[in-house]
Amino acid sequence: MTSIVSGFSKLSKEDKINWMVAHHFDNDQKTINVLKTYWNSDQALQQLHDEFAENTISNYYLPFSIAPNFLINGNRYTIPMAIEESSVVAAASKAAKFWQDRGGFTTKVESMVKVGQVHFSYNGNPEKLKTFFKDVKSKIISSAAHLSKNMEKRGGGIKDIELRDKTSEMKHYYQLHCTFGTADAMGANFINSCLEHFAKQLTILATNYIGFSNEEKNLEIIMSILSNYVPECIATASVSCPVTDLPNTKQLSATQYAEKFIKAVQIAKIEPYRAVTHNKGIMNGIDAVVLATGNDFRAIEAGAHAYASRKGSYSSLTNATITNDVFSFSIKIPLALGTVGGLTSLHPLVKLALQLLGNPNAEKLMEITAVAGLAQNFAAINSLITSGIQQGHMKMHLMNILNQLKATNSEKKQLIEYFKTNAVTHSEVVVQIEKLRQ
Ligand SMILES: CC(C)(COP(=O)([O-])OP(=O)([O-])OC[C@H]1O[C@@H](n2cnc3c(N)ncnc32)[C@H](O)[C@@H]1OP(=O)([O-])[O-])[C@@H](O)C(=O)NCCC(=O)NCCSC(=O)C[C@@](C)(O)CC(=O)[O-]
Ligand SMILES: NC(=O)C1=CN([C@@H]2O[C@H](COP(=O)(O)OP(=O)(O)OC[C@H]3O[C@@H](n4cnc5c(N)ncnc54)[C@H](O)[C@@H]3O)[C@@H](O)[C@H]2O)C=CC1
Repeated sequence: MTSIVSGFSKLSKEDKINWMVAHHFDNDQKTINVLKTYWNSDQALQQLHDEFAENTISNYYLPFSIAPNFLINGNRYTIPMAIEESSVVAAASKAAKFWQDRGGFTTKVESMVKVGQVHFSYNGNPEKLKTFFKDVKSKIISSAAHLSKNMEKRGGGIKDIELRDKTSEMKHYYQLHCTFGTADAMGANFINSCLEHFAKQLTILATNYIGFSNEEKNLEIIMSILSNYVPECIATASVSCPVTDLPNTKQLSATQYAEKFIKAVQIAKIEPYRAVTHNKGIMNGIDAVVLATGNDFRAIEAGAHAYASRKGSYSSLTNATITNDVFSFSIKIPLALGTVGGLTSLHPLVKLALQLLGNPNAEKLMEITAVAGLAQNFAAINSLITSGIQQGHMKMHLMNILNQLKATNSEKKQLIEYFKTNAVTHSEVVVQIEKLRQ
């Protein structure tokens, strides 16, 4: 077992690598070579990446892809996607191509309200706390003016603070439930600064409140933090077309296709086992755009799945209907995204991704990202209800299998040709490559 290392964070990058190689790789120098292969030859750029996080020893590449042909509210977009999974970008591109001839995507941001909470314990008379809060609420808000004045100039700022009594769920537990506008920032740092300030003010004001007993004055701040559950920071995207414009094949008429599609979405609405996979498919598109644009995908993931459970059971984030022979497919998803702050002005590829999208504001980026999720879900369901998922996915995954088998360029060429008309499975690729190598 590796012994405990103290002061590791203070070591140089080289020494961190040497320590790791000595303790985990039997001093194998090949490990160092692998790490160095991924270093950037531009030292300033490498240092920038090293400084994004802590204890950095190399870079971890993800493919940076683009999906063209998105028509969104009448404008054309090429969407940047950072994702490792094969077939996701192809699926998004295919859906974009399909819908561009049918009016494209329509989007809207319903609201952009963010949330943060000061969680505290108060052991005393609830009515006195309510009266105290009424008395001090405006003082708490105005005391943070130095933090919020610039955000207000951008159209955001502190929207409201509510006192919430949570004592039925936990003894003595109350919250300041606070809402914010954060303009083009995701807002974590603005919100957390405001919350920590509110918490300090709450403590001071309580200590000096003459209506409280000594015990009541002594309320305890437990923590102050933004919430990644943002059910009022919502983007919607939709597509629609006459049922007759949907895919029409020998196996499935356009009407049968529409009805089967709706059943597939309905199953995801009522059956959590299916809903999780259905939404995972949506997140294939969402996460790829969120990563490419330097946003916090953990925050988006956590918020989206909480929203999918808001009615008490985990359910689909998309909806499909047929009304008067018109098929409609839509998504409604919380997306607290930023186009300033975080990595957005630091990471050169993030800057490029935002430039590719025409340097959108946060609202526009929310719309584009929702579209990527809807497109992805459309492509997946289209495959699931027709050919099945494996045909297209394995077609794209073929290159990974060939690389695992260390196929030469000539072998790749021959096998890509062969698998244009034959089903791809891992074992069949092995059989065919062995045939070529005999
Ligand atoms: C994979 C496809 C697109 C093939 O679909 P296809 O019809 O065989 O493709 P095609 O070769 O006829 O090309 C049609 C268009 O697809 C795109 N396309 C096609 N190939 C490429 C490529 N190599 N690179 C870039 N784009 C590509 C591209 O837009 C192309 O147009 P073109 O560029 O030729 O004018 C289709 O089968 C598909 O959409 N499948 C769904 C794939 C999918 O959802 N993958 C996600 C991984 S599986 C998963 O994680 C989630 C899931 C599925 O479980 C979720 C759920 O259950 O709901
Ligand atoms: N629970 C969570 O989700 C947490 C996330 N984070 C991280 O915080 C980062 C995002 O925080 P932010 O506060 O968004 O970033 P940030 O603090 O880097 O930048 C946002 C700041 O940019 C300034 N700004 C300039 N122009 C603006 C405009 N047009 N609109 C809005 N603000 C403008 C404002 O001062 C604003 O506070 C992400 O890296 C995220 O991973 C940090 C803590 C917790």
